Amino acid sequence: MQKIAENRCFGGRQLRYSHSSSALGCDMNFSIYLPPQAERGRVPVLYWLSGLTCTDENFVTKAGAQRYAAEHGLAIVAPDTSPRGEGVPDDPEGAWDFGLGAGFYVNATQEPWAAHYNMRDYVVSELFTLVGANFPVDSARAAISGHSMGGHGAITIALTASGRFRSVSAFAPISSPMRCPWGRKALAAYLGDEIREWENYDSSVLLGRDTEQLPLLVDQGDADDFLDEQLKPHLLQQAADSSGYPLQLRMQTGYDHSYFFIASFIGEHIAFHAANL
Ligand SMILES: N[C@@H](CCC(=O)N[C@@H](CSC=O)C(=O)NCC(=O)O)C(=O)O
Repeated sequence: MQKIAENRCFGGRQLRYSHSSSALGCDMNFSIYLPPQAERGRVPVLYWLSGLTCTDENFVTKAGAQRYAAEHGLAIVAPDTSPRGEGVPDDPEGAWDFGLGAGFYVNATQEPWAAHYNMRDYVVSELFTLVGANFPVDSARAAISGHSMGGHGAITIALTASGRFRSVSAFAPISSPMRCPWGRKALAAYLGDEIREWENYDSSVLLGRDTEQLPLLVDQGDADDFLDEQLKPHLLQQAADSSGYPLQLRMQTGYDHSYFFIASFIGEHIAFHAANL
């Protein structure tokens, strides 16, 4: 693991590292914010999963999360959104909603994706272990959050990685990838045609099951251009209603899909996680 950037921030440190990933078969970058409290002992940790087209840096530079992380004494880990580098395949047409920057937090089973596109294992196992072993974080007090594709990743991982995370939140998540164009394109290519495989990566299907009921907060802007075609938060609400899952879904008037929306509510999400950790 090699440090590639360090900046003082709200009394703590914003750090960036590069490392060789065995889960993804390539070198990866990730960012980690350590609050001032981490100078004196282990702190709880929030994993942030970004959306389509992002690297680890979008959240770090646009969300304004460090101020709140410092207040609550929370570390924040932000991985990249897909494997990258020489030999890593991309969308044949170079589209931004699949391939590089669009790993969808699944373990791909289909060629040519399976050798590299294992973002679920990367986040849940490899990165989680690496961070726990090398930074002053208490991995027994971990939470997960994300945006759009990353909101889908956060919810599906939290509900299936048993015991790893104590709370989960999302901004404008893709609520049911099986029922939207972004999701169907990615799941078909990464997982093949077997719909049962897709269900394990569908937040609304998982929420409708008899699953562990982790605290779950979702914010969705009602002026989001992707709301009706891609995000469909009503499917998440329907699933929660049918299974009795205590979902807190908040529609936010006038907010779009951008990081201006995330910056407006990230403080509340960090307070929510801090209260559950
Ligand atoms: N084509 C555009 C739009 C892509 C976009 O809106 N990406 C979002 C996530 S969408 C769902 O996963 C994003 O977070 N963009 C990065 C940002 O910093 O805003 C494009 O190429 O940007």
